[in-house]
Amino acid sequence: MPLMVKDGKLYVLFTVRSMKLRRSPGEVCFPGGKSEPTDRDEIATALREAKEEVGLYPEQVEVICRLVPGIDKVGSLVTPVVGFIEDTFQARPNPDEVSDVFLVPLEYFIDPLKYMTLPYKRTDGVASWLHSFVYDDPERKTSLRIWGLTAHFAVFLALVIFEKKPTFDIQYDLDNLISSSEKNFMEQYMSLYEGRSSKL
Ligand SMILES: CCCCCC(=O)SCCNC(=O)CCNC(=O)[C@H](O)C(C)(C)COP(=O)(O)OP(=O)(O)OC[C@H]1O[C@@H](n2cnc3c(N)ncnc32)[C@H](O)[C@@H]1OP(=O)(O)O
Repeated sequence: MPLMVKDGKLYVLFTVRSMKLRRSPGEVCFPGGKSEPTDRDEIATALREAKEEVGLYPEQVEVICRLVPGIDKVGSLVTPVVGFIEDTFQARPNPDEVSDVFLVPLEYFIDPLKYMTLPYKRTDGVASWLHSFVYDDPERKTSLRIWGLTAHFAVFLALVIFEKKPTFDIQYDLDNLISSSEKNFMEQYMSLYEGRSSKL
């Protein structure tokens, strides 16, 4: 999750996935991907993928932290890695994987203009819901839909940084943000694991 301070405001960088990709074509996500055996840890995976996808070199990133993992629609564990990048960074999207790169003010994930929730059946079968934001980019005159796992991580990072109550409902206890997000994650992880073992 690349963060940038531009004109005194905090922005987060997203990518639009290429239509050529088998998985989630055209959807908005963060630079990232599957770990390789040669990656030392999730930070190494994130840095390698950011270089491959948008031409961001590890020396251009100041890694800050990892966040609580999420589980995607096929049950894969996804660990967000947060890092600062310079405001001079010029993305060079790899067209095989990324069709566009754009910035959104992080505060948009606390106080959005266009927001809705979508019903969602989790991998473990539990009925749940997802955040869905539409961001109208004033400079480029385009609209982008940021939803699902990507929106989940953007909201969580905005809550950690701004410590403000958002204008929409969240599934966290704001007074115990980290522990409540860990609890949510563990419940989902256990439920998925138990679901799988029960089929044996
Ligand atoms: C809250 C839960 C909501 C769930 C629903 C949604 O979010 S849908 C909402 C909107 N969409 C999103 O938010 C996008 C979410 N997806 C992502 O952010 C990204 O897919 C990702 C960072 C998790 C992974 O990036 P990429 O798919 O570019 O990764 P990469 O090119 O390395 O993928 C190569 C192969 O490895 C798989 N792969 C990727 N990450 C993996 C992981 N953590 N564990 C296991 N497998 C993984 C890919 O599916 C792909 O399989 P194949 O070769 O078999 O294809």
